Amino acid sequence: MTMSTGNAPAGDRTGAFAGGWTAPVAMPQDLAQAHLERIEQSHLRCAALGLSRVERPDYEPMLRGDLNLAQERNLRLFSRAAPVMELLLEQIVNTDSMIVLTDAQGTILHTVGDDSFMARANKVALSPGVNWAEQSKGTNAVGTALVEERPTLVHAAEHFMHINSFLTCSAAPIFDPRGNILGVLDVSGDQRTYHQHTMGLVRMSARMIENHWLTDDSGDRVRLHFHIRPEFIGTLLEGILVVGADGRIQGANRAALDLLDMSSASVRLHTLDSLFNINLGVLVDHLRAPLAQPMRLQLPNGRLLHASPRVTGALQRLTGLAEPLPMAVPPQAMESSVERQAVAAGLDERARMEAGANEARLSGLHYLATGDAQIESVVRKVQRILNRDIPLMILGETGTGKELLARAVHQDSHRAKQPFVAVNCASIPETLIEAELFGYEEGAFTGARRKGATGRILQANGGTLFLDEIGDMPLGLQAHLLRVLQERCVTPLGSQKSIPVDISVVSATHRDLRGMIEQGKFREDLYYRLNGLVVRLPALRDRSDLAVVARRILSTLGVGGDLQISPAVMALFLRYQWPGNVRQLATVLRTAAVMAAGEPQITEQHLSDDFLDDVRRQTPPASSAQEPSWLVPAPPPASAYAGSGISEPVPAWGAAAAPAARMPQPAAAQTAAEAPTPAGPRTLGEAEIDLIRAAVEAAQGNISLASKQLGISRNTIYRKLRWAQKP
Ligand SMILES: Nc1ncnc2c1ncn2[C@@H]1O[C@H](COP(=O)(O)OP(=O)(O)OP(=O)(O)O)[C@@H](O)[C@H]1O
Repeated sequence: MTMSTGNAPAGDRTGAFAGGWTAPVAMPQDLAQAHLERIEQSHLRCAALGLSRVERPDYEPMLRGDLNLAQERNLRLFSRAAPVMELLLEQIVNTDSMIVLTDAQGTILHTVGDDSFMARANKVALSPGVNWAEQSKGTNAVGTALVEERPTLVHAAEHFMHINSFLTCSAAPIFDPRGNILGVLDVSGDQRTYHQHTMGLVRMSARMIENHWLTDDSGDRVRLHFHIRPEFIGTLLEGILVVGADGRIQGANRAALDLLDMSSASVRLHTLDSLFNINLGVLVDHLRAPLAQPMRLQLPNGRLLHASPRVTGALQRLTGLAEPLPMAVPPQAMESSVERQAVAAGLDERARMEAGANEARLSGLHYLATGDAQIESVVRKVQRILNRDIPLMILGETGTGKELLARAVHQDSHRAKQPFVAVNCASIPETLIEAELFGYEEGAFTGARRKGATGRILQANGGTLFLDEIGDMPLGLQAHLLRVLQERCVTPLGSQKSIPVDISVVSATHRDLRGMIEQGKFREDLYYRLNGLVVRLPALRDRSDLAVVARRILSTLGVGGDLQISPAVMALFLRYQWPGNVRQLATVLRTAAVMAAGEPQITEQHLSDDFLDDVRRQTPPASSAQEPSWLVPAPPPASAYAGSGISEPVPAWGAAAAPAARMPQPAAAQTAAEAPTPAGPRTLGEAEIDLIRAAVEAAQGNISLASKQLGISRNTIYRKLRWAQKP
């Protein structure tokens, strides 16, 4: 049997098609023809299968246990789809319709929608556990979309089985990055409520699910988010390419295939190099640039694209580049800029919390005590106030580990099983910080999320609230915070009810709060509320345990326990001033570890040029004429590396090779105490330098021995000698 469509009027909006059905009246004419042809093809398939248009099909759902199994197998799909379905539901609420998610075989996994319509749909078994593949239910949006592998509308009498003709259904298949179908998303409703926008919503939602699928994969990958127009990056229209650690393209979303004009299979034959003439290093370098703008890439056909790279998995850990979480809601779908900012701020916070959870593994005060006397003193002080309800204030330059210390305090306290909530007062827009901290009631202000939100203070109930960058809290809010801390109660914005809270408060800042108080920028009363115990974390350049800290960091990077730091690099680290403190050290080590992959030790060639430039700027290389040879630091002896995991000195030690051989031989019995005193008046600092030089000479350039004799750290010796050289 054949059913001719040839002489049917293209897009006849009113009349019957040759097959006896009509296209929805609102469908644009040019689409109607192709649509009706596909419906006809489907009917032909169903007829060929011997399906009946009038008999009741098999409505038997699968057994509960089998459905559970199917849902479990598709858990990843479901967890990516569920929030999107909720969002979609908001758009179609009160339209006599429902949303259906099926697996790749067309078995319904999950439905949400209007109760009354779901009850009607139930009568034709549009419900979980029932299969809606074409061979089972005839022409229908889910089943036909699976066959056609494209978004499909099946409206009213277009359904093969008459019993389904009260439905209008718009379905879109959901693809994985390799182009395999994961399942189908469908909106089904009463055919009288057909709206041409429904299909657009379903397609957009399916793309959102695909993008979630693509972007939440935490393997060792780089993702390129791109578009021909930079302002489209971050929207649903962006292309996303997944690139493996070897530079091969592993997958792409549909927008990427459209933008590149390639099939899923052909894009996977490419590498970053063959597609854009770049390698992974270029992307990672780009990511490191502060406030990096999208980069410009050129396809072999000359087409220009703008791209933002992101890293995931071990690559993220190794490069230290944080992964911005995917937006759960496309920006254009949000109600207001306030809401957009709120969601963005919330996601930032989520990212921080996730990073924090990762760090919790390595925290606890014991983890911080790595041999530096100043740090150990901080740890001892903090241990004394554990569980004493005394607010802790941590001072220190950026990257010195203030948040790590706050987490360690939380972890060692009896609140450890309760939440640790970090709020960065500098990163939340001023307009949102009040709502973020205190929460708000339903409808508290225009643009507020409809259901209201729990503030960060209440989220920390029972646990610890870490107020980072407290010096950046707007003055107006300081009074509100003070009230909460005094009364131990929170009143969400727009609410009359105050809710008791039990929190331990740790605050941190790199600012001079006393100076801010004098300038009227920080409330004195709040300062005294927060500063039960004040501790200051030393800058890394003033710590004596750099080697141990470096080793610890290396051990957390997951690069295997064997990677060592060469003595030359270590000496360079010890001389450097580390303006970004431990955070900077961690970043430098992460990059170096990536570059040194497969090699036994990190050498200078594994350090980024940017860092080496910085080192050179700080410590210009001294010419041998200006600098006595013993000023070139000798590699510390093997014993100095004990426990630090740093490799022993190797003979080729850069510019400082064979320092002992170039050492002037000191008088046999000369000791530091007997060091010659230059003529003329000297400052205390000069005398100290002389003493250090003499001790180093006496130890024949062995800095470790000199440090023991003088009772100061090797770092201090390097630093002081270097300073002494400065004009
Ligand atoms: N002792 C340490 N051992 C290992 N890693 C550390 C140590 N101290 C800090 N870090 C790492 O350095 C980075 C910065 O630490 P943290 O965020 O705690 O610093 P901070 O002082 O709070 O910075 P900021 O003031 O910029 O917020 C983190 O990745 C942290 O894990």
